[in-house]
Amino acid sequence: MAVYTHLSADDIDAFVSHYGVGKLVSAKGIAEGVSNSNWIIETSAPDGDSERFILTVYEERTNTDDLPFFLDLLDHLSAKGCPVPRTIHDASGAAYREIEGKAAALIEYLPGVSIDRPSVDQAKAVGCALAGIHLAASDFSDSRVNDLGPAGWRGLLQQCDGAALGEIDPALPELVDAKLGQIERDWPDHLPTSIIHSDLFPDNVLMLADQVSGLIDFYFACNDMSAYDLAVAHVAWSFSGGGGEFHRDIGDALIEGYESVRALTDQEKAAMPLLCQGAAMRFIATRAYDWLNTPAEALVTRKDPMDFANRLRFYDEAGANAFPFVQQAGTANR
Ligand SMILES: Nc1ncnc2c1ncn2[C@@H]1O[C@H](COP(=O)(O)OP(=O)(O)OP(=O)(O)O)[C@@H](O)[C@H]1O
Ligand SMILES: N[C@@H](CCO)C(=O)O
Repeated sequence: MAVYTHLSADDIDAFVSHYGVGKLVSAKGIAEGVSNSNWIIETSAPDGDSERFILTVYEERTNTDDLPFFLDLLDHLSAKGCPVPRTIHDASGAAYREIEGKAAALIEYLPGVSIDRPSVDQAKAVGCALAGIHLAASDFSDSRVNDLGPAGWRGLLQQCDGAALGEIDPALPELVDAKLGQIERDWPDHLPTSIIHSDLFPDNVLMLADQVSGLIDFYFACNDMSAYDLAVAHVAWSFSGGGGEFHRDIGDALIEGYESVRALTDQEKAAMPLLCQGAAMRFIATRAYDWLNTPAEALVTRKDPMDFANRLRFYDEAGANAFPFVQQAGTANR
C-alpha cells in the first residue's frame, strides 16, 4: 500500500480549492506504489463535467529540491505530445504546494492499465514511447545527475554489509563481489546521453490495448546514457517467474520499437550486455537496501533482490546472444 500520509476530506478539499478545477467530489487512496502517497481525485466543474486527477504527496524518498526538475519535465514532455501526465498548476502558477508539511502536486489522470505480461506488440509500443521521450527531452533546459549510477549502487551495497546480504541469500555477497567491480571498471562513458526515465518497469506504463496511454513515475529521471534506459526496460520487461525465464521475443520487440524511433549506434549495441548487467545491479542494490532497512511493521511489500540476481547471471552468461544484433542459431526463448 502506498498512502503514508493521513489526509482528511477537508484537507483534500482545501488543497484542491487552490487549483480552479471545480469542487471535490471524491478522493480514494491508491494502494499501488511504494515511494509516495497517491490518491485519485474526482472534481466537478460548474457545468457539471467531472474530471479526475492524481494527488501525490511526496514522501522521504523524493527530494523536494528535485521537484521542479521532475514536474517541469512532465510538462515539457506532455507539451511535446508524449503520453506523460502534465502537472496542474495552482492559481499562483506553482506546480506544487504544501499539505501537512509535505510537498504535494496535482497531476493529470491518464487512462490505461499496467500490464504484467506484455505482448510483443505492447513491448514494441513501450520501446517506441521510450525513444520518444529521449528525443522530446533533447531541448529540456534543466538537468539532474543520476545518483543511482555505479557509485550509488556501491554506496547502497556497502551500507548492507556482506553478512546482511548473505541473510537475503547465501549466494548474493559472492555475486556482488564478482560483478560490481567489473561492471564499474567497464562502465561506458562515451555513449549518447539524454534525459532518461531510469525506472521504466511495467507498473510505470499504462496501456490501452496495444497503445501506451501513459508513462508515469518520473521520480528517478535524470541525465544519463539513453541506451542504459533501454537496458533498464529490457531487464524489467523481458523476464517472468522471478527472473528465471527470459522472453527473447519481448526483449527483441522492445529494441525493435525503440529503434523504429531512434537508431542505436554500433557502440550502444555492443554495450547492451554490460548495460543490462548494470541495470540488474542497480535493482539488486536498491532492493537489498530496502529489504534490510524496511521496518517490519511498514505496510509495504518488499521487492526481492534475487529476481535481479537471476537476471544479472543471465546477461553475464548470455552476453550478446540475448540481443537481436548478431545472427544466432537456435537461441529463441532461452
Ligand atoms: N497520472 C496518472 N494517471 C493514472 N494513474 C496514475 C497516475 N499516476 C499514478 N497513477 C496510479 O498510481 C499508482 C502509483 O503511482 P506511482 O507508481 O507513481 O507511485 P510511487 O509510489 O511513486 O511509485 P514506485 O512504487 O514505482 O516508486 C500507479 O500504479 C497508477 O495506478
Ligand atoms: N522499479 C523498482 C522500484 C523503484 O525503484 C523495483 O522494482 O525495484
